[in-house]
Parts: sequence; C-alpha cells; structure tokens
Amino acid sequence: MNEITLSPLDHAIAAKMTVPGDKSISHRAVIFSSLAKGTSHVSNFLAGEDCMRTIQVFRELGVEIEQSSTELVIKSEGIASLKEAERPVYFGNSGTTARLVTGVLAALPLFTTCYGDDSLAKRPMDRIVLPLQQMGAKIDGRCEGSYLPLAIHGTSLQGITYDMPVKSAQVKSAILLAGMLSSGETTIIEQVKTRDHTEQMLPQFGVDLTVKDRKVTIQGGQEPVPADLTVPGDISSAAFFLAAAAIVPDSHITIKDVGLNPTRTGLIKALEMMGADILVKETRRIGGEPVGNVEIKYKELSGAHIEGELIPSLIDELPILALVATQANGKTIIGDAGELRVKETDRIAAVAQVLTSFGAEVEEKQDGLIIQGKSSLKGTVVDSYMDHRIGMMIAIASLIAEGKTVLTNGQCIDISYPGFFKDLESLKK
Ligand SMILES: O=C(O)C1=C[C@@H](OP(=O)(O)O)[C@@H](O)[C@H](O)C1
Ligand SMILES: C=C(OP(=O)(O)O)C(=O)O
Repeated sequence: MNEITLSPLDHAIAAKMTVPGDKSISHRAVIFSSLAKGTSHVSNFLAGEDCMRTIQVFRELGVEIEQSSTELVIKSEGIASLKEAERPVYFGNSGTTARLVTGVLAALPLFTTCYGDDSLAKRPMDRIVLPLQQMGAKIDGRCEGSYLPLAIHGTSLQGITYDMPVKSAQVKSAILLAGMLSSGETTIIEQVKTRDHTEQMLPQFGVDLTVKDRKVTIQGGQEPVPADLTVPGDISSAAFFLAAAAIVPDSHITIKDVGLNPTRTGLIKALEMMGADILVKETRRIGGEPVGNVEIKYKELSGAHIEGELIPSLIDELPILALVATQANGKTIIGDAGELRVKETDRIAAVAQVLTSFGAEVEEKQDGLIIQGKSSLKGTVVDSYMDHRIGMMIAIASLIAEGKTVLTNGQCIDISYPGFFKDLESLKK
C-alpha cells in the first residue's frame, strides 16, 4: 500500500502560486476538438489521470491526439470519421468522461462497450441513460442501464425537452452533446444552475446554443469547428491551498491565473460567509471564462450554513470546506449535498470518518454534515478512500494536526492534481 508521511507546518505560509489546468474544461476541450474536422490546439491542459482517460477514449475512436506535457494538438476528420473502438473503452475513475462520452456515443452510428474502475462501477449512470433513451438511444447496461459496464448501440436520436431531476453538469452536458448530434431541438431545464463550461465553450467551437436563466436550448445537426484554447487554472485544485491559508495562522497565499467562472466559485462565497479575508481580481477572459487571481489572508472564521443554490457551485470543494469548518468559531451546517454520496466515494461518510479520526467533532446527515468548530486535530493514520479530493483534504489537515499524519493510498491525487505534493512541499520552505 502506498503510504505518505506528512508533518505539520511550523511557520505561517507566504506563497504565490499557480495550479494545474481546470479538469472540467480540459475534458470538454478534448471532446469538442475530437468532434471538429481539422486541427485544434489546447494549452495548459490538465494531464491528470481523468483527463488522460478522455484522450485515450478518443484515440481509440480514431482521433489523432499529440500530447506534450500540458500542450495538445488534436487532429480529427470530424464526426463522420469516428470509428468503432476495437476494445471496450475504459473510463477509469472519471465520472465526467463516462457521462459526456456516453452522450456522444449514443448519437453516433457506432457500437461501443465501456466500463470503469471499482469506484465508477458504483456510480449512477441511469441519470444519463434514461433521458438518452427518451431521445431514442439504445443502451444496455448492468442493472438495466443503471451502472457500468454499458453497451451503447449508437443510433439516430431526436431532441427532447428535459427537466433535470438531478443537479448535475455532467447530465446537462451529456444531453446537450447528444442533442447537438440529434435531429430537432433539445432543451434542458435545470432546478439550479450548475457549472456551465459546456455552454461557454461550445460557441468557441462554432456551435450555437441559447441560454436563458436555467434553460439551455441547442439545435441538432451541428458539427463543431476546430478551436485553439488555453485552459485556466482549476479553482477546485486552488481550493486546497486557499483552505491551507484559511487554517494556518498568519498565512497569506495568492493563486494566480485561476478560473473564476461564477458557477464554480461557491467556495470563495462560502469562505466569505465565514468571514474570510479574500480578494478576487479578474485579469482577463479566455473564451467565455473569467480568469484572475485570488488572494487570501488568514483571519479567524465563524461557522456558517452552506446549503441551497450555493451547493452545485462548490460541490467538489465540500470536503476541504468541512476541514476549514473544524477550525472556525461555532458550528457549520452543510445541507442539500446528497450528491456527495455518489462521487468517487461516499464523500459525506468519508469526510465524517476522516475528520473524526483527526479528533474533530462531525455529525453525518443524510444530505450533509454538521461540524463543530475549534477542534484541535491530531495526526493519525488515515486512508484516502481512493478519492483524490479526500486525499488532498487529509494532506492539508496534516499541516495543522499535532504530530505525524500517515496518508495511505494518496496516489489517487494524480487523478485531478499531478504535482500536488510538490506544491505542498513548496509551502514548507
Ligand atoms: O461537468 C463536470 O465537469 C463536473 C460536474 C460535477 O459532477 P456532477 O455533474 O455529477 O454534479 C463535478 O462534481 C465533477 O467533478 C465535474
Ligand atoms: C466528482 C469528481 O469528478 P468526476 O465526477 O469526473 O469523477 C471530482 O473531480 O471531484
């Protein structure tokens, strides 16, 4: 078993840093470029394991993708040229790959079988299979299409109007991509606006869609055209270092060139609600995406209620926010976050177990957590649950925990943040 021993910090943090490219945008850049006839270029691509799965899938479908570190050159002959994969395609640990790619493959005249790792095999696929079937898709799968593996008998689809029962950008994106490749019009109605990278990026690839409040409409029969794009830093990765500065007294961190899309910046809002001293400065826009610097200075925090419409905009940041809450004055309540139970692991249970083993007082609720503040954390032996975000949360907790922390199975952090431990080490200098 992989073991990493981590020591607490003996000084405040003073750092200016960047984080790797955004995972959601990197996946979409590969998918949209692979469907566009011609050559696309992507800079600052996130070469983490999940996004590498998306590259591998499109290579197996016949797209030529050259990768040199974080630079990609994607050469495609367009939608009609995609060929059937000779083997089952592997989505690894990546929910985004699984949902978005299934949306594409359901609408193309190809037969594909696909599967994932032990974690992905437990994550729900019916949330996309059912609406795709309403569009005419022919998909078989384990437990009647509720879980991977799936067999996708791609075919012509018809557009639908779909009122999404789950708050999920992956579902929205899967149906929009299928809609783009269908006949007729597809409209998605969301209960709460989720991350909108698909809506921001498709027009960069020449695809028309209209967005009106929580309603997105796309016309079928559109083929993307190639584009050149630069991926901003991932706010979900920056979150771990913003949290470090929020809990290590007297610290000060600036994260540069990070994506500031308002559908992703819920963590900044939540930290502000807790009283944090944060300065956000937008410096430019790349495509539809605002990008800039986030500066945070340590300040005593207070507990807050984190729930409702805020949740989708910080869904992946809730584990690290829970750690921050253990150091605030008073109680923090996280609610309306039942989606956390169907991530890489059950993140409600995992966060409660990990923080409790560090000595914090955390109560698990069906759709959230209640966290008592001002806990003194003590180093312990603790597992990542093979979940990259839980692994990084443990590593940040070790900075303030008394004594040594031993993180087991921390290698999964490469899924979204290759180079995380190097960046963590740089805080110790
Ligand atoms: O669309 C995306 O890129 C993502 C959407 C979210 O998942 P859900 O759609 O399941 O909420 C998020 O948790 C995931 O990390 C990436
Ligand atoms: C939930 C996540 O990703 P995915 O759904 O793509 O596996 C995540 O990165 O936290």
